[in-house]
Amino acid sequence: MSSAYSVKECFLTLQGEGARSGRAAVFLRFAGCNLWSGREQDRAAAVCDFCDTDFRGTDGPGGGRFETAQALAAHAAAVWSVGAGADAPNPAAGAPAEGAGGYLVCTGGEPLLQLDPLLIEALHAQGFEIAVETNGTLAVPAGVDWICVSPKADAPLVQRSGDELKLVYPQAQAPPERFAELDFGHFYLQPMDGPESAEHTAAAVAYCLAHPRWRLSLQTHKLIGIP
Ligand SMILES: C[S@@+](CC[C@H](N)C(=O)[O-])C[C@H]1O[C@@H](n2cnc3c(N)ncnc32)[C@H](O)[C@@H]1O
Ligand SMILES: Nc1nc2[nH]cc(C(=O)O)c2c(=O)[nH]1
Ligand code: SF4
Ligand SMILES: [Mg+2]
Repeated sequence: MSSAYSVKECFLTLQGEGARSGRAAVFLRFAGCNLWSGREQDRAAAVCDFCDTDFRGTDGPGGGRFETAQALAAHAAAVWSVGAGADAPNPAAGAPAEGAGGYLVCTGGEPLLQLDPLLIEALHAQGFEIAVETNGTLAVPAGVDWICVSPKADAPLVQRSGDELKLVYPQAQAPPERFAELDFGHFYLQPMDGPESAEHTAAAVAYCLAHPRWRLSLQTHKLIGIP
């Protein structure tokens, strides 16, 4: 069976957000999203209008079009082994004993438009523990090891369970109370970046103080100037 994957970029960095922030990871950023075209002229009318990411095309560092799951998984393993791979495998970190033993975060764009069982199998065969960052409009396929859902106010929430729920805050039509009883291990508010990021951060701090179930997720990679 043939499949093809469009990847904007693929790079090694530290997870900057949420429960696993600070952890070395290969970021596999798929091209394309179902809630915004990625074109600035379409932003105002998009279902998701605050996106901080360029996910159009395949021209970023480590990006490209990959004809098979095996080719893409091998590419990601090479990205891991150039940097963090020096110490791998690392079973103590929860990675499988065989293969590269790396940690890989599928993001985008919306990664669930492309992440399929063939690719999950190929990434596991390379020894990766697989995380996903998703807007929650599509069900996460079986085999993903860490699920982070970031709901968007005007989009249906299909994936209602996972490891962490990371709500960009504030969104007028998506108060945290809408999500607090869903089946997640961690609940984070992430201040919406943009011209009013200072006000959004203050509001998120105030909400977390008043509702201790929620914790603050800062985009730490932006604070220290890494990708
Ligand atoms: C670019 S998205 C890609 C993955 C997926 N489409 C999603 O929305 O979860 C990665 C993460 O960045 C968050 N994000 C996007 N724009 C943001 C902004 N302006 N401020 C804070 N977080 C933002 C998303 O909510 C998501 O948690
Ligand atoms: N360092 C870093 N951490 C991240 N966590 C989630 C990100 C994303 O864009 O999905 C992201 C990102 O773009 N960079
Ligand atoms: S759903 Fe995710 S990738 Fe798509 S526009 Fe929103 S934040 Fe960006
Ligand atoms: Mg990002």
